[in-house]
Amino acid sequence: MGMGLGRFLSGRDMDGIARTDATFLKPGSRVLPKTEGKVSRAAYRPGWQRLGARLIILGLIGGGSYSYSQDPQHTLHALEYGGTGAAGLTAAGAIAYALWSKERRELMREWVRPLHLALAGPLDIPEQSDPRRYLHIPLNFSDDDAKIRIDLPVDLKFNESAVAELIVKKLALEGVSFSWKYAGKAPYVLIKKALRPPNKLLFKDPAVRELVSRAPEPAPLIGLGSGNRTVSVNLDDDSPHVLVAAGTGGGKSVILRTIASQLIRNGALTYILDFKRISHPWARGVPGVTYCRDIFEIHDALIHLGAEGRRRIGLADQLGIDADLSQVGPRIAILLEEVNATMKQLARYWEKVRERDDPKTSPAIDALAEILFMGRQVRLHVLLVAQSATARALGGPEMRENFATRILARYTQNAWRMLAPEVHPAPKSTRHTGRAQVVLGGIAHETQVLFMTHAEAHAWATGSSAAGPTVTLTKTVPPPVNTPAPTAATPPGAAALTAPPASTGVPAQTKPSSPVNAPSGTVPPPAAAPPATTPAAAIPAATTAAPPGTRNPKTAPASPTAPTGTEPPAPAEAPADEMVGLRQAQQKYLPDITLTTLRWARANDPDFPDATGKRGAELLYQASDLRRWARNRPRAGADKSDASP
Ligand SMILES: Nc1ncnc2c1ncn2[C@@H]1O[C@H](COP(=O)(O)OP(=O)(O)OP(=O)(O)O)[C@@H](O)[C@H]1O
Repeated sequence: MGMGLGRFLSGRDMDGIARTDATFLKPGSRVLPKTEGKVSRAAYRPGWQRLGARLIILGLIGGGSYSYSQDPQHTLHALEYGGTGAAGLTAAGAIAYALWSKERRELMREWVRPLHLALAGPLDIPEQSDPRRYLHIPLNFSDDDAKIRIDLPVDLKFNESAVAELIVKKLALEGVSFSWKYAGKAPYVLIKKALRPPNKLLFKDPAVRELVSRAPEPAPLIGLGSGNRTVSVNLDDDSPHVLVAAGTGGGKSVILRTIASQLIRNGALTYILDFKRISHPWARGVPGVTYCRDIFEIHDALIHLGAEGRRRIGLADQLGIDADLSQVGPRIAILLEEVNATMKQLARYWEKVRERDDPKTSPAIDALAEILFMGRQVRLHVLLVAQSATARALGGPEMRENFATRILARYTQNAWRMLAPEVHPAPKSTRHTGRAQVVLGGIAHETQVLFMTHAEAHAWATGSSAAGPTVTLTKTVPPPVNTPAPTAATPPGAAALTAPPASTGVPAQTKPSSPVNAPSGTVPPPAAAPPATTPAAAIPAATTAAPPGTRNPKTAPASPTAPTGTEPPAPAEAPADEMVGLRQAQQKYLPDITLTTLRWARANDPDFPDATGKRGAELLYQASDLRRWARNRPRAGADKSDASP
């Protein structure tokens, strides 16, 4: 009896067994040797806390019993209502706690417990010990300024380098330093990032621009890793295709424009397959870029590119293995935005247009698979974006294998396991803006991704950024006769046509006089060249497939204005070859756009179609071109924020 009272008052376990090294005043940090079975969390609490809890419970029971003896009816009522209220509150609290502690539970499951299991032996800590008692790992432990503390046994009987190696491996750390503090009765080790990537990497910094300009042609710079090591992907050596997977706002578009603008500057042709329509405003008016927004355009482009790939394979075969890769044709980058949604749309589109004898699978999806399997010799490079690149979205797990380079940001552990299973354990994702893991050859490199604004990417791609970082995306064609020059008052839509933030000292970016998709110097004069949106003219030698924009009744609907969910309603069909003046086009085909806006766009929008003829002093345009432009023109508010961080 006396012993029981002693245990009660000292806050020890009532069976008299000491399970942890907790004392009356100090909490426990580990389970005592030879302890058997599960150890409750209460066993780590200092004795005074346990005593306090016991006294409160006793008080409640005693108070309840006394009250019942005085007025049983009233006490039962109070218990009934109070109990219901308390149960409700407890349930709500439990739900809130479960949500709040979700990340913490993941931290325990994925990192803390595995590390504990690895360290228990080397540090001679019983496995039943609660790892939280000596592994102090913050939720954001992969952030640059995070500190990890691990309490060490006082006897210091462990192998320092073996313990350090286990910590680095189990927490997937890179470039960290260890500070061992052995003095006193509470030794510990502190782990911090020593070699970290730069906090940000902005193209406007002249040193960064210099770095970009020095990047070799096939290896655009992605960013800088720890210790300022350059991280780039060599499309000729490392991997011809790149997969970018990130949660929303994780920097997918920034990564693509950074890589693509460098490739374009070095002469690559680029197809942007963007079902979202507005992901890459920087590419408007960039020579060599074909921007496909409608699903039929994306469908045609993929089929065309598949055929081009086959042609190049044949050519490479004829040229032999020692041939210079560039002989097969210019490098072609294919930016495929939001693969999950695009694949679904392509399949649905094919379902609609295919005829009875056609294969069931979309030939565009087949063509993509084919391109992904083609080697680096054909110089077709898919830069593919996915929020969560499931194997199904990519057309099977084997498709994923074609991306030797994978860039992951704001990923979940599951996404990592799916996309980079060869790197284990997965480094913990950080919310640091612009920070990504670039997985190359089975190694993950933490990288601060190079940030280019839309205007900087545009200027770099067009080869004109030597003069400064910002440009205004306006074209400076003289207004035709009868057309009033654009006034200071900005017509509707004008805001979106100007790349923010426009600043001084930079020449206005002029629209090339040739069709936008053809590399400069290789294009016939506008009068002879149909202003279609294909760079086919720039791809050497004949291709067997119809280029995108050339409608094939078998593979696409007769009208290039097939309605999609995002299109404005079509007032009237424009025959492909009808030539109209602006006023007539506005009245007949584009009633939603004012004549002033059309004239303003003609003077300022680099994507406005070129005139294809003249009637007296009036410039004439192909009606179908104007309608295509109207569908794709930027609208105020459509652009994503582009401010330098
Ligand atoms: N490397 C970077 N450096 C600095 N800031 C960046 C970087 N990458 C992204 N950001 C910031 O994050 C924002 C979102 O980036 P981005 O639009 O590329 O993300 P996203 O993944 O394409 O978004 P969404 O899922 O909406 O398509 C950018 O506007 C920019 O402010």
